[in-house]
Amino acid sequence: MHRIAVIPGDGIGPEVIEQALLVLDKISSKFGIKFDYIFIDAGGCAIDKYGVPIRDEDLELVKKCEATLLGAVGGPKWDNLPGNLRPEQALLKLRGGLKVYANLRPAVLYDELKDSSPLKREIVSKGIDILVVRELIGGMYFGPKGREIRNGEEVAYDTEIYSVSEIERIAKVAFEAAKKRRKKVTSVDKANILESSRLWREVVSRVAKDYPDIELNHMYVDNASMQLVKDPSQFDVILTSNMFGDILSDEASMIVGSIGMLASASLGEGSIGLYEPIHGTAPDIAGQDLANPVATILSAAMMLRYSFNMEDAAKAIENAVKIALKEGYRTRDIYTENCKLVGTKQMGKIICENI
Ligand SMILES: NC(=O)c1ccc[n+]([C@@H]2O[C@H](COP(=O)([O-])OP(=O)(O)OC[C@H]3O[C@@H](n4cnc5c(N)ncnc54)[C@H](O)[C@@H]3O)[C@@H](O)[C@H]2O)c1
Ligand SMILES: CC(C)[C@H](C(=O)O)[C@@H](O)C(=O)O
Ligand SMILES: [Mg+2]
Repeated sequence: MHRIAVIPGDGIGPEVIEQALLVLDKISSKFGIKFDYIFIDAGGCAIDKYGVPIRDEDLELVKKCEATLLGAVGGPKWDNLPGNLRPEQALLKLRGGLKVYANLRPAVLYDELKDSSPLKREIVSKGIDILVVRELIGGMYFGPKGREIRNGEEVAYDTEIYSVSEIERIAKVAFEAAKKRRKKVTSVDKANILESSRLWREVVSRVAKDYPDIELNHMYVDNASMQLVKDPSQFDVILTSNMFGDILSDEASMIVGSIGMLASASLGEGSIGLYEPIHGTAPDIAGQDLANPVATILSAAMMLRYSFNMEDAAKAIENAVKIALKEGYRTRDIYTENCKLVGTKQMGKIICENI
C-alpha cells in the first residue's frame, strides 16, 4: 500500500489528474499493488474554500504521504490577490515544505512527434533527449523580496541568492544523472553579470572534479535559449537555477512537441517526491476536454520510479503512451495531419488500455 497525496488544483488540473488516476488504477490491478489517495485542496480552489492557498494542516498531511501528485494551480480569477495569497504560493509551500530541491524535467522527442515540433526536420532528425535539472527551493523564488518607498517612489525587489551547499547538492544530482545518460552536463547561468551565477559556476566546476568521466560545459542563459532551438541535440543534462530552469523547461517542452507532454519529479534527500506536469492550469482550454493528459500521466510514471521503486510499472506507463502515439492518437496540441484527434478523456482511456 502506497499513500499518495493527490492535489488536482485548478483549471485543467482536475481533468489531467483524473486521467492519471485511471492509469494508476490500471497499474494497481496489473501489478497487484494498492494506492491510498488522500485528496487535498490547494491553489485557487483552496483560496475559495478556506481563504488560503494551502492550509497548514493540509501541508502536514502531504508531508505524511510517500508522494504527491499535483495537477496545476492558478488562474485569472486569483491574479489580483497580494503575492503571498496567490494560488501559486501553494506550490512554493509544498516544494519548500517537502524540501524537494531537485526538479527533474525530461524533454524527449518521440519519433512519432517529429512533425509536432515547430523545429525543422533537419534539426529534430538528430534527436532530442534532454534532462533539465532545475534547482527548486532556492534562488529568486525564495530570496528576500518586498516593496518599499525609496526616494519618494515605490520600488519592488526579488533577490537571487544561492549558498555553496545549495549549489553543491543540485550539481551532484545533475552529475549523477549524467552518469546514467550521455555523460554531459551543461550548466546554464548568467555569470557575466550575476554574482550568484559566478558562485554557481565555481561550485559546479569544483563538484565536476569528482566526476572525471562527465564532460562539463558552462553556457550563458541567453545563449542556451538560442542553442535550444538551433541545435538541441548538443544537450544531455542541463543544470540550472530555479528561475532559468522554469523558463528553459517551457522552451524545451515546445521543441519536443508540446508543453502538454512534459512531466516532472521533484526530489529531496529521501524517497518522498512531488510529481507534476510542468504546464499550468491552461485557463484558455479548461473544462473543454482539450488538455493533453500525457504530462501528468508521465509524472505518475516518474512517481512509481523514484518514490516507489517500481521501474517495471513506470516503464509500462511510458510504453503505453508510446503505443498510443504510434497508433496515431493525438490531443489537439500535438495534432498533425492524418492523425486521430482525441480529447483528454479518450487519450487517457487509450493509454489505460495499452497497459
Ligand atoms: N505547476 C503549476 O501549477 C503551474 C505551472 C505553470 C503555470 N501555472 C499557472 O497556470 C496559470 C496559467 O498560466 P500560463 O497560461 O502562463 O501557462 P499554461 O502552462 O497554463 O498555458 C500555456 C499555454 O499552453 C497550453 N497548455 C498548457 N498545458 C496544456 C496541456 N496539458 N494540453 C494542451 N495545452 C496545454 C495552454 O492552453 C496555453 O495556451 C497561471 O495562473 C500560472 O501561474 C501553474
Ligand atoms: C506556477 C509557478 C510557481 C511554477 C514555477 O515557476 O515553478 C510553474 O511555472 C512551474 O514551472 O512549475
Ligand atoms: Mg513554469
